Parts: sequence; C-alpha cells; structure tokens
Amino acid sequence: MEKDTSFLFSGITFDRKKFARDFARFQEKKESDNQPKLIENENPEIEQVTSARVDKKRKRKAPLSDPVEGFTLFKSSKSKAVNEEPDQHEDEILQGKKEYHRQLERDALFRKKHNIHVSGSNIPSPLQNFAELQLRYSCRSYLLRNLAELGFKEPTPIQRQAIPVLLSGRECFACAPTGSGKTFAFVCPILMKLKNASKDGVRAVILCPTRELAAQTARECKKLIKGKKFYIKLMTKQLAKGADFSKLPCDILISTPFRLQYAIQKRKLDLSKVEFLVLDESDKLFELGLVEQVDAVVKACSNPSILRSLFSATLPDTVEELARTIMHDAVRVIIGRKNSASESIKQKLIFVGSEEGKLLALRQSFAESLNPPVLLFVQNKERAKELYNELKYDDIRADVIHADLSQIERENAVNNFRCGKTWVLIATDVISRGMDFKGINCVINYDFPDSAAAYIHRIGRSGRAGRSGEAITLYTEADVPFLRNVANVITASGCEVPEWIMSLQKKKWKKHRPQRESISTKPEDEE
Ligand SMILES: Nc1ncnc2c1ncn2[C@@H]1O[C@H](COP(=O)(O)OP(=O)(O)OP(=O)(O)O)[C@@H](O)[C@H]1O
Repeated sequence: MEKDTSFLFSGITFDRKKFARDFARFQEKKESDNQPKLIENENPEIEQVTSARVDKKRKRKAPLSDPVEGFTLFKSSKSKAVNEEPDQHEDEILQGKKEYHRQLERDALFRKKHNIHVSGSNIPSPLQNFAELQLRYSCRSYLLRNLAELGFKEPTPIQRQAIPVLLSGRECFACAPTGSGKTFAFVCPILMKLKNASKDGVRAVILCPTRELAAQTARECKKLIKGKKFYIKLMTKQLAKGADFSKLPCDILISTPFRLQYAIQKRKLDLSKVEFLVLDESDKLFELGLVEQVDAVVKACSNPSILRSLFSATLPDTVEELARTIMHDAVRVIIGRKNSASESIKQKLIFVGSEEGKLLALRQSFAESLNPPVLLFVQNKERAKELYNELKYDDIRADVIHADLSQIERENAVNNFRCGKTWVLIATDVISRGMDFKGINCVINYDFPDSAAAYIHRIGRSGRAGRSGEAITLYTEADVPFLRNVANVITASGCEVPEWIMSLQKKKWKKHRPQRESISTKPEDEE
C-alpha cells in the first residue's frame, strides 16, 4: 500500500505559492481536525500528554506558517492556550502533590494496621499483596508460582515493607519477630534483581552465623527458584577447600563468616562483583568472635554499588549504630516492638530450686504429658551430653546436638528431629537462631538463657509462621537476679508473670552463665 501511495505522488512537485490559500485551508482543517479527537480520548492522562504535544507542535510551527484565513482565530485560541498552560501545569503539580500526600496517608494507615514502623527518607509503599510484586516490580511468574506452591498467600509484615525497600535499591536494617518470614523478605528481592543466572562471578552473599542456618537458607532459596535456573551455592567445607572459584558459577553464595573468610583469604575467592550482601541474624554476626570474619567479608565485597541489609529478631542499639556506619541512606524497618518475642508463644517461668530439682521436674512433666516435638536448651555442650545420657534410657526418643559433633552427626540430629524420628532434641545455642522446625510444640529452657536476646531466639523455634507454641523456662536461685530481664520480654508479648518478679531490680546483664552443678545422677566413678 505504502509503496503504491508513494508511487502516486512520485514526480509531482507541489506549487505551494500558487495554491497557498487552498493549502492554508487544509493546514487549518488539519489542526482543527485534532481537536474533537482529543475530546473523544477516553484516557485523561493520555489526553493531557497529547494536548501538550499538540500545543508544543503549534508553538514550533506557528512562526513558519504563512498568514492565512482564520489566522486571528488561531491566534486567539493559541494565545489562550499560552495563557492557560502555566495554570494547567500548576494544577497538575498541585494534583500530583495532593495524590502524593494521600498515598503517604494510606501507607501510614496500612503500616499501622500491620504494626510496621519505619524510619528513613522516601520509603516505598508497603506491599498490599503478592500480586503487587508483578504489578509494581514486574516479578517473574516462576517466583509467584513457587510462592503459591509453598502456600504463601499473603506477605508477612516484614515482607510487605522490606521487599519494596530492597527492590527500590535502598539498604535496609530490619528487626521482626522470630518465625515471621524474614528469609523470604531478603531472598525475594535478590532473585528479582538478579533476574537470570550468570557465570560472571558471585553476585549475592548471604551470611549466617551457623552452618545449620546456612544450609537451611540454601534449601529455602532452592525451593523459591524451582523451574528457573539459578546457581545457588552453600559454602561447605569441601567447597571452601577444594573449589576452583574462578570457574564456579554462583549467583547466590550462602555461608558462615568463618568459611567465607577462609575462601577469601586462602583460596582467593573474588567477591568484588557482589551486588547484594545480607547479614542474617546480624546481631549475632556482630558479636566478638565473628565480627572480624564478617569485617573481612564486608571488605571483600568491594563493589561500590552493593546493597547491604541486616536482618534479625533482635537488634541492639549498639548493632544499629555500627550498621549505620557502614550503610548508606538505609531504611530502618521494625515490626511490632523491637527486641520482642513472638506473640503466638505461651510463655511460663517455673522455679525448680536447684539443679537436681530441674531433672526431677523434667521427668515428671514428660511422664504427665509429653507433646513432641520438644526442644530442650542447655547452657553448654558438656551439659547437653550429660542430659542426653540421663534421658537416653528413658522411654522417650531423645537426641542431642552441639558443636562437638561432626557435621554429618549434626545434620542427622536436625533431620531426625525434622522428620519426627526424634521427639526431644537437646541442644546448645548452636541451633537457637533461625532454625525453622515446623510445628515445635514446646521449647524448654532447661538452663536459663544467657541474655534476653538468647531467650527470644530460643523460644522462637516454636510459634512460627502464625502457629501457636509454648515456652517453659526453668530457673534456680542462681538465676533469680536475671529473671526480671526475661520477665520483661514475657510481659511485653502479652503473657503473665508473677508480680514479685516484676518488682525485682533490673540487672545490667551481659552474659549470664553461672557455674552449674552437674546434671549427671550417676556416681562419678561409674562415669
Ligand atoms: N508469606 C508467608 N506466608 C506463609 N508462610 C510464610 C510466609 N513467609 C514465610 N513463611 C514461612 O514461615 C516460616 C518462618 O520463616 P523464616 O524462617 O523466614 O522466619 P524468620 O523470621 O527468619 O525467623 P527467625 O528469626 O527465627 O530466623 C517458614 O516456614 C516459612 O516458610
């Protein structure tokens, strides 16, 4: 068609001078032709843009046009348009401002409803639902499909706010209760931003304080990428010692600080292209013993446009201050009250007098009602072994996990507990953070936790993802001076504590690890 048309006009030279008057009429008609079209336009936004364009065209064309019939009409309408333009523009700005403020109000109400507290500048609106991931951020369908398969219907409060913050390219430190879905809150933006697999070096690093948590996070990532190719690597001992990192395709690397520092320093692992660094259980990572290794990793992630984020259920002020020194224009997201326990856990304090009383109380409680799975926390690995030796011949399926076991023994202990082979798992704090055992009915603090943060994380192994749970904390005379700190956490999450405990003096409490009598009831020579 086009060819035909050009053929029709080829070789014809239009005599503009001779037909100036007629030509001008066509010009005029053409312009006025536009006007009803604009009015017909159903979309007011498009209308504004189109009319602005036409006005611009007019402005540019006007000096070129010859004086024609109807010029005055054009002139008057044009001069009107010129007069109107600033008003219209101001109007648009005003409307824009009004809409912006209305949106801020809506966001504030929505955040209040979901107990989301934020600070920082220009914080993106929280997610109303998962569909917004696609509407606002063009999320790929594989991820939405996997979410649906995992049964995630609604975003949790931390997901509603932290995901848009990270997707809008802002750094973030976040504090949300145990079991509230923080893992997906940081993995989702990473997957969305990385878009596709690449063999271009490590692009994201997730640091976890323990191997068990690192392995769990890697497993969760793999569930989320089902049907999509991504290279997700867990830094195992073998990988750290034997891999050729220059050839290893890796989009997301999940590791403990120790193994990653080893790989950086001894195996020349290059992290200069890392775009995302997540410090999960960040307050633990900033504790003495880990902070130097974390520092080495932070330094190795030298990409100037890296996005760093910190997540935990407990975020002491000291960690926040430290975080501020390394982060740029970060957004702070707190769900509920900072450093509080999950509200879905029924918490109790039980006085047992002495160490001997503890074992009696435990045996009695198991005899009356044992509702597995039960997680039992003790102060150190020696006590874990002792308690295991006491319970292993009782008629309950007990197992133990602590740092003296080999990697494979630790994995077996976790897996047997996960699948229900073990009813009671005796543990040190090695699994108190982040581990997601579905449906733990009861956490028993056989030994009083060494800090309020440890208490929050330990009991947070139950009552996850909105489920209910129970936490029992045994205490002896030696623990009384430290009761008040834990009692504060208990009352803040809506559970009751005897009045006399609330009237105890608050204690400035670093680590409470009293010398405890042995758990073992066997005579020493027999041992
Ligand atoms: N939107 C959601 N809907 C339903 N379940 C979810 C959702 N997001 C996460 N979960 C589930 O909730 C559980 C807890 O999630 P996750 O382990 O990420 O919690 P967390 O906040 O990191 O806890 P912790 O502080 O103990 O590390 C997991 O089993 C996870 O699959």
